Amino acid sequence: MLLSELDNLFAILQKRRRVEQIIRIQNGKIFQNNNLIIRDINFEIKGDELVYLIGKTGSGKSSLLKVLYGELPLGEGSGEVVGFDLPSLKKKQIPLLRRKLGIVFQDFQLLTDRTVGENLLFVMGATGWSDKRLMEKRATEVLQLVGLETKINVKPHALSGGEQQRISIARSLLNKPELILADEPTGNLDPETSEEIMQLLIAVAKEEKSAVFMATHDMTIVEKFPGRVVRVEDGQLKEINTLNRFNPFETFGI
Ligand SMILES: Nc1ncnc2c1ncn2[C@@H]1O[C@H](COP(=O)(O)OP(=O)(O)OP(=O)(O)O)[C@@H](O)[C@H]1O
Repeated sequence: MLLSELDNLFAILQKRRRVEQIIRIQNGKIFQNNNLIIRDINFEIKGDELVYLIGKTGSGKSSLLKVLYGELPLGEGSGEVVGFDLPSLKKKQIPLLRRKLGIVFQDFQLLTDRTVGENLLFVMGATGWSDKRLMEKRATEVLQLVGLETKINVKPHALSGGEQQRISIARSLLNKPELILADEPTGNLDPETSEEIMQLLIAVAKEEKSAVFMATHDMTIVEKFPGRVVRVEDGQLKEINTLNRFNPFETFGI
């Protein structure tokens, strides 16, 4: 092979590698109210990974997720999320960033005065959708993905916690996100429902080709649905190598 061909091949491989990296942070620091919460953040997530973020309460897991969805600035260092440069992220770019992300919270954060369908249409309206017919089609599709299409006209209070979380997963999928950020998504659920929600999250992420970065305290879930694990410990982000790193999508055959 000629040297120029090798150069070309190398350039193609480099480009592919960049495309695959959905999160990349180098020498990052995160502050809350001028207090340094996490330092030395050096990590990457690729487009097909399930990565858990663990750490003691108050260690900074939510703060890191907030940086990734543009709620909190990256204090120092360089970083990119789904193609957006974090240090130079402008306020007006945040809705564009969020259009490429799905976000799932512990407390579901559904609008209580609207039906499930209205909740979904509201988010679509706020993220740039305008064609009513396409909006309704996508709302139905995501409800089918989570198996709750019959609940479209129901208000959240008439749903169980597990069902509400399924709706919030459906909501996170509306814009076909490259990355789902989940902050303790099973934190308000009993163990059995937590497992169902994890099965669902992994299955829909595979179906929609989304990576998942999920903060959790629940080590039972981490062991049962193995993925990569990073831990916030002593103000630093550390990769844990002792847990299994095989692909949960393959392991569970879903
Ligand atoms: N809005 C805020 N203003 C000031 N300090 C904050 C703010 N939010 C969080 N903090 C502080 O930042 C630190 C990290 O909080 P964070 O919520 O990121 O931790 P966490 O690991 O997600 O905790 P938990 O597991 O309890 O949810 C804590 O000391 C917290 O008190």
